[in-house]
Amino acid sequence: MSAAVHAAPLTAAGFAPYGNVLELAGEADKIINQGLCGRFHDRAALDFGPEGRAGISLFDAEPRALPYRLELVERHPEGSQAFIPMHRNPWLVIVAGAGDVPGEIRAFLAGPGQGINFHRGTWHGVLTPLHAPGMFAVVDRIGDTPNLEEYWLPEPVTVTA
Ligand SMILES: NC(=O)N[C@@H](O)C(=O)O
Ligand code: NI
Repeated sequence: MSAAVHAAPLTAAGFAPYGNVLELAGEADKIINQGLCGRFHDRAALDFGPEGRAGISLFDAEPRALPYRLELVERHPEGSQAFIPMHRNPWLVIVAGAGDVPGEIRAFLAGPGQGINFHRGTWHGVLTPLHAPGMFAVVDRIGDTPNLEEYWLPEPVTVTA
């Protein structure tokens, strides 16, 4: 019987050890564009290291279903990675504690309009939409190195709603 992890609602406070939550919450930092736009300014700690550069890619990911069988987590030791949904469906964010062997696995259910930015080196599950289209903009490091470490869990973990 594999271990089970319950997905909690995604909040900035809960996700803080792992990264930033990108959402239109609270007051805008600045009203711009003749008063017709609120700017929620500089909301992610982007980090691409001395050798990398920022890139924006578009992901078209297959939706998964809950309960979700997690077999692998990964991390990017040389840069941060942001997932910005181009839809308004809930989706799944999975992280694990720091260390060369990942620590506690936690899961969050991102609500409509919520994106995230993983801090450099945060263990995470790969992009996991729960509905089609699984369309996301991804802001992460472009460079000459793989910038990827994978860890296959000794036992799969079941993520539940
Ligand atoms: N490999 C890749 O581009 N994506 C993964 O890093 C991921 O977290 O989905
Ligand atoms: Ni990743």
